[in-house]
Amino acid sequence: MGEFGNPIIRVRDLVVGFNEVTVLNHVSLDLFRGEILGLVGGSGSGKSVLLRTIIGLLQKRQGSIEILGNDIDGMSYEERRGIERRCGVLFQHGALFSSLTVLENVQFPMREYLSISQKFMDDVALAKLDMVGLNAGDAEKYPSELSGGMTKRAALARALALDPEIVFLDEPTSGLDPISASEFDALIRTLQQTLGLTVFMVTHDLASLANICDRIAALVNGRIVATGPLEAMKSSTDPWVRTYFSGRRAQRVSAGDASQHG
Ligand SMILES: Nc1ncnc2c1ncn2[C@@H]1O[C@H](COP(=O)(O)OP(=O)(O)OP(=O)(O)O)[C@@H](O)[C@H]1O
Repeated sequence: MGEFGNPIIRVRDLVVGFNEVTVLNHVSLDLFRGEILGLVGGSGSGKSVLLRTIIGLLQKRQGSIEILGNDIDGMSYEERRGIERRCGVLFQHGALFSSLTVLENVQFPMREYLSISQKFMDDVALAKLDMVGLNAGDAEKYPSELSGGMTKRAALARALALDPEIVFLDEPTSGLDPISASEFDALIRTLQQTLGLTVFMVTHDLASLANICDRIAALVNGRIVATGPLEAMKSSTDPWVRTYFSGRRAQRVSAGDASQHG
């Protein structure tokens, strides 16, 4: 799917670091419209740093990032806000505001970016919650009253609040049991297809990579060492990638053993 035309996100020669440490060392990567791209890599390899730099939360040292045809360096404040509105983010661990109800969490981006009535916001937020499988009763709950799966769903509803074109998901199935994780994967796939979303997903989850990702990118030692469909990963020349995708855990996932989820 989607490897045609201009990329919706274009990262070139990106260098990001903290003090003396270089985390991303000349990373180049494309995200094409309509695809689900899974970003994998060892713990601490810089996957979240890449995601956070693309969405503008971290500063880069070198390189360029284009989102929806706009170079982030040349953008005015208004242009940046315009781009932010077209992107939804699900942070690792859900990251809901604990003092707000689920409904208020989903309305948070609406309050920041839209001027619409409370009644309209209530209706839209409830519709978003319905899309992710949560009901009006769940909407009144606080994050501490939710299960792990419900937290992820609420966070996904918040990411969808502004009808984004691109959704960034940072380890969406981490911490979920295998059944909840596959249900969440199915939800992501359904929403991606029905809403025409483009999805950039950081994940360790081999089942998600196998079941819903159109393309995979592997980040090893600060560089993208492989990109392509799952099958191509298995025969990668990079030893980390080959081991990750053709080790015993990977083989059990491709044989359909759901217990290997996560
Ligand atoms: N704000 C920060 N300040 C300093 N170092 C940071 C900061 N954010 C991340 N790092 C460092 O950057 C490296 C990459 O972190 P990152 O969270 O991107 O890893 P990851 O690939 O997402 O790992 P995991 O799979 O375990 O979540 C780590 O060494 C981390 O300590």
